[in-house]
Amino acid sequence: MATRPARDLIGPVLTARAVTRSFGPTVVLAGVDLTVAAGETVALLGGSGSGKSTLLRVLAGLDDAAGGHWTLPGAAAVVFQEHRLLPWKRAADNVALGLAGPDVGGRVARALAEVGLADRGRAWPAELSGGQAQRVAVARALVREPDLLLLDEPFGALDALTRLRMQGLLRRLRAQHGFAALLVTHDVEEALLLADRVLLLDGGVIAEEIPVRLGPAPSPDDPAFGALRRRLLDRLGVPAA
Ligand SMILES: Nc1ncnc2c1ncn2[C@@H]1O[C@H](COP(=O)(O)OP(=O)(O)OP(=O)(O)O)[C@@H](O)[C@H]1O
Repeated sequence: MATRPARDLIGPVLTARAVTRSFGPTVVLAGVDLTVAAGETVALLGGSGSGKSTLLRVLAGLDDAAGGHWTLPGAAAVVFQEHRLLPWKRAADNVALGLAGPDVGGRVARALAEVGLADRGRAWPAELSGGQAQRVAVARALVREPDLLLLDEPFGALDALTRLRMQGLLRRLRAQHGFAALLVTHDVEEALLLADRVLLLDGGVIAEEIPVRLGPAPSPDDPAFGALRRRLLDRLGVPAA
């Protein structure tokens, strides 16, 4: 069994300080500070073009032109809006990609079972629905036993019903595995359904931090949910209907 250092650490799974990123003269990140505690889900909300994906890419180590400091002491895995499966590899081989150590086959099978695809391991990506392909992408992240999941609009390309199912799946997996998550979204409801805290990215900085205290099973019908939704929509400049 692989050792799991970070989940036993008393401390954050992500710390970022003064993160900056510009594209030519355009400053997208102007000094972002954020912290994600072990087991915590933080939603990163912001308008289109506010720099959410840029920040996630920087934190995931996919952009080496950024400034500032950030540390991820444990294992991290990324799920993007597109599943990014290799079309020439079967589902199970996509999940196994880059894995080493004992019993890779067993670990892959367990991860696929956890996302509800126990019998689809031999399928090619082209044979999977959009929701199934995204489940494989979640299994590929899960099998790495992450302390932190970095999620960039992971359900943004799915239909509304599939999206709800995937949100439920993420909550279940989180409860079972205890990973922390940084969830990039522009969907206010998704942020409130999943997150312990919402960070609002605006003007290249975290302009506001909103704790979400809606209990273990938040419902859009709850007046407290409605009040937070309105506050966030106001903040994003969406007028009341
Ligand atoms: N490779 C790049 N080259 C030039 N500009 C870029 C590049 N990547 C991002 N940008 C710019 O940085 C800004 C932030 O983009 P980013 O994709 O991070 O925003 P976002 O908040 O994720 O938006 P959305 O919600 O629409 O996905 C945008 O103005 C975008 O045009």
